[in-house]
Amino acid sequence: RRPSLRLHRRYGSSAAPGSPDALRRKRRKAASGDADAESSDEAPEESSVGAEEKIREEAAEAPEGNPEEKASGPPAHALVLGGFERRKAPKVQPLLPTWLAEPSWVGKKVTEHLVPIQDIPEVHPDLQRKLRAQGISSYFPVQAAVIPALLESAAGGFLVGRGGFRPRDLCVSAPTGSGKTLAFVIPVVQTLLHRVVCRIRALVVLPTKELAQQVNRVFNIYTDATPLRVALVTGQKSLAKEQESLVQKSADGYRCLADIVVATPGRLVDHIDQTAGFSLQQLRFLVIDEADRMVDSMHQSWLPRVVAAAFQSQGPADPCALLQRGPLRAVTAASTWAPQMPLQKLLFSATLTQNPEKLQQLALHQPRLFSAGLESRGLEGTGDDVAGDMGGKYAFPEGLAHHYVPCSLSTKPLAVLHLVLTMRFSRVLCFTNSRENSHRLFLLVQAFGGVSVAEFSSRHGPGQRKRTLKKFEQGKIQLLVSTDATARGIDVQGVELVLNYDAPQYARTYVHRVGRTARAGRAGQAFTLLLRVQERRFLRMLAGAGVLELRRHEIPGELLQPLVPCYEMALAQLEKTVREERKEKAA
Ligand SMILES: Nc1ncnc2c1ncn2[C@@H]1O[C@H](COP(=O)(O)OP(=O)(O)OP(=O)(O)O)[C@@H](O)[C@H]1O
Repeated sequence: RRPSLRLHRRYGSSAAPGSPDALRRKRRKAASGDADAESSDEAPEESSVGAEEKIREEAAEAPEGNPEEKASGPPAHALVLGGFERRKAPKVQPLLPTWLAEPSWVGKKVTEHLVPIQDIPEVHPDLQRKLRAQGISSYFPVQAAVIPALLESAAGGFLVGRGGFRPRDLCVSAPTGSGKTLAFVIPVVQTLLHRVVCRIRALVVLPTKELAQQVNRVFNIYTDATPLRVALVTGQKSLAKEQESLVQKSADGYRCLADIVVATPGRLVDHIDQTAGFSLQQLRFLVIDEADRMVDSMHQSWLPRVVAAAFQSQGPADPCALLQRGPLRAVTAASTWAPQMPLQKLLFSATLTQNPEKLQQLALHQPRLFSAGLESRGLEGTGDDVAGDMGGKYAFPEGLAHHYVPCSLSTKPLAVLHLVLTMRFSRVLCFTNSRENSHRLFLLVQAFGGVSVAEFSSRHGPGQRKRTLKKFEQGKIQLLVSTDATARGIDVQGVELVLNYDAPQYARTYVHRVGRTARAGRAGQAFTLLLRVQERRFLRMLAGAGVLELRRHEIPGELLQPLVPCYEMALAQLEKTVREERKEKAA
């Protein structure tokens, strides 16, 4: 109302508002289109608001019999321009499908809400024994929720869904190190335990070779002493060698050699294309681990290839064939009369996307979400992350302490050396944003001496990377400098400190990097080195991600000073090494 009041006042200086004199003058000005008639020191929008109101008043005051007068006023519902002053826009709340908005909540604290193994009697006694042999006496909350749900969906055996219906697909979002791997390994192994013919019935897809090896190891533990066979297809071995572990040529065609296949997407597609006898037609479980990352790699179109291979019909449909698989159709009374072998998708991640558009690419069937940790905070958020991803809110392991260290470019390597040498962490995983940065930091620390250091990046082949990880696990390497290749899923016992030498760009990356420590209820520290210009954005990003306590850890210059002479020598050595490497490369 303020602008119009001001206008009234100005008009009032020569004639009383609403007086016939004033009205006449106003009409004259409007007719001549005299823009200057409005005072130049008024904001245009303010003037227009005042004028608008004035004209409306005039229209109201005009004698009824004069249609021209009436027509000059805008209709009551006309859009009145103005009020452009800065105002905080109301936050747009995500409107999610019910299954995403109302998940089954799972406790996020792995030290609480433990469920003793004997309290879930549905799990096969042999598997219970194996769990105990692995030192596991209770299920973590996510396992206690997901294992019974999965076993129930396969209660009628793996060949047909309950009541002939397709089982619901499952999505699981739980913090890093909360035991998601066993949440799918146990029910998959148990469901397939009594299979008669060997066919590929479970396919687990993971983003990296190292992660696939790790999951393969877990499957091997729980399928040991069962007829089930597990094959790993990641490209670590030659295609021919992998083919030998998948199929065998026999007199009447091909014999399948694996019940469970653990794969990376690229190599999986290679086998779909090139391995004769590689059939996914009996696939019952499709497990997508690190699902948000795998959704991002959908441009490789590996999922449509898998689904096409799973629903490929062999020749004309045989009406007598039991449980044959046809193309996916809407569920209708007619479509359910002939039961189909179901294909159930299981998605797992610590940062599962809540972006319905991304999830739609997975064509989930009546999905059900198990989620940990967001219950009390709601879904709103302001992460700088990919829009829509969990609203920027993530659950972190309870034993994880977050710190940041203000640094300058020149003191960053010194800060690393200080943290590793002075604070004496025995196993440190240090992340950089590129393989060049990883390599240089590795060379620098190596030249400095006093720390057993190694690097992990795509500079090295899979064999070398495997050896490095093994040494790190065995405690032979104190500092592992790595790119984000080890940020996801890698489970190395006893990592005490995660060090972000380069600050991660996304909250999601931060969640996975720092999740390499404080696993399975243990304690861990995360330190991020920050330049002054990065501080504001980083702090905002972490607040949006749900980090409740982020401590500032100053390293006083006096503590770094004793390292400087040796550091300068190491820098000179680094320069020399880099020059030699360049020469070698050029040669
Ligand atoms: N019930 C349990 N009791 C004790 N330890 C467990 C239990 N379940 C899993 N673990 C251990 O916890 C560690 C983390 O498990 P896992 O790798 O499955 O975590 P995750 O949730 O998949 O983590 P990420 O999101 O980082 O991949 C592993 O070393 C595993 O052996």
